[in-house]
Amino acid sequence: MGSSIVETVAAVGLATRMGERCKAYLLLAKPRILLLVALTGLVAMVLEGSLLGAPWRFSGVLLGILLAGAAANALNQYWDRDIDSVMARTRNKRPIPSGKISPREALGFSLVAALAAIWLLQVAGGSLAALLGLGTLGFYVLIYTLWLKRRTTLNIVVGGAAGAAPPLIGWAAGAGEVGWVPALLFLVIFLWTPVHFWALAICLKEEYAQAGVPMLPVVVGERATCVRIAIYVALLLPMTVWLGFGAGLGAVYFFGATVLGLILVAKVAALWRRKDRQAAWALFGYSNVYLAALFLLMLIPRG
Ligand code: HEM
Ligand SMILES: CC(C)=CCC/C(C)=C/CC/C(C)=C/COP(=O)(O)OP(=O)(O)O
Repeated sequence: MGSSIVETVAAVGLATRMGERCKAYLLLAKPRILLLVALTGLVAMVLEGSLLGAPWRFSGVLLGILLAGAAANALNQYWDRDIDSVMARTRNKRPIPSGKISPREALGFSLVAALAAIWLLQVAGGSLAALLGLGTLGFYVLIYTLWLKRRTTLNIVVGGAAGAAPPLIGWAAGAGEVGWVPALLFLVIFLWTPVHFWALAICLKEEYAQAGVPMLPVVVGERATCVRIAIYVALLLPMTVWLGFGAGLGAVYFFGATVLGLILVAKVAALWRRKDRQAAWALFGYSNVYLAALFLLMLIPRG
């Protein structure tokens, strides 16, 4: 009797520890970011259409994009573990600075995820999709994380290209080439990224300054950052209209994109007027809703 209680307690303890390890590896991948990243790749595959009749290939490409993003985020956290341990936002939440995962384990996870991703993209999506996935991974880690992030205020503008790449990968997996429609999907995300991140960077200005990261608000201040955000919104909204025509989307998309865009303008105007953290945080939060809703609208069949 006694030994079975001890065994049960030990088994529960082991299961708990394993659960905590799995959660730590999940956090290494930044899952909520990956969900939106994967949605953009999924929409590109649906718009392209070839893989709709091949569910296994469709799922393989989607999993490949998720794993590539997970590898990218894990490598980003591996290289950024020094600044992540300085910033309050990441010090206790991120698995490496909080000690839940060792840098060596994070590196191992990244390499396994990257190899699995490229293999899946090759088998399910073909060579161009695999090459684009590998290139995006390399660009995000080498160009953004290792080079630009700690050197220039243009870090996220250029680095944003990585986050905008999944639609290129999804489209290439079906079509075997990249055309105007995925290029427009790429540009919409590319122009959205500075709005998304600079709003957050206004909230985290002191933390980035303390970590020595030259994010735009740290170098030019909130007002000038707000002007740049407005410029990118002014470029983004016409791009969403151009995409609608380029992809042959229906009236529901145009109506929805207009409403979403007007709310975005209102959030930027509120930030310009109030110039406080609350308005910046509201704009950052809405930026994710905006992109998710915009891409979901693209899935609505043309009436
Ligand atoms: C260079 C480009 C980007 C930068 C610098 C950036 C930066 C960030 C940062 C710092 C956060 C807060 C994350 C945290 O505190 O753990 C965040 C959150 C988020 N990002 Fe981005 N991001 C970029 C591109 C993207 C892209 C391309 C997407 C999706 C298509 C995306 C989707 C999200 C989502 C959904 C969240 C909220 C996650 C949560 O609530 O935990 N981001 N981003
Ligand atoms: C297919 C493929 C490889 C896709 C990659 C897409 C991807 C992982 C985009 C994420 C962009 C992002 C959240 C950057 C934040 O890095 P950060 O270091 O500025 O954020 P942090 O300060 O929160 O660490």
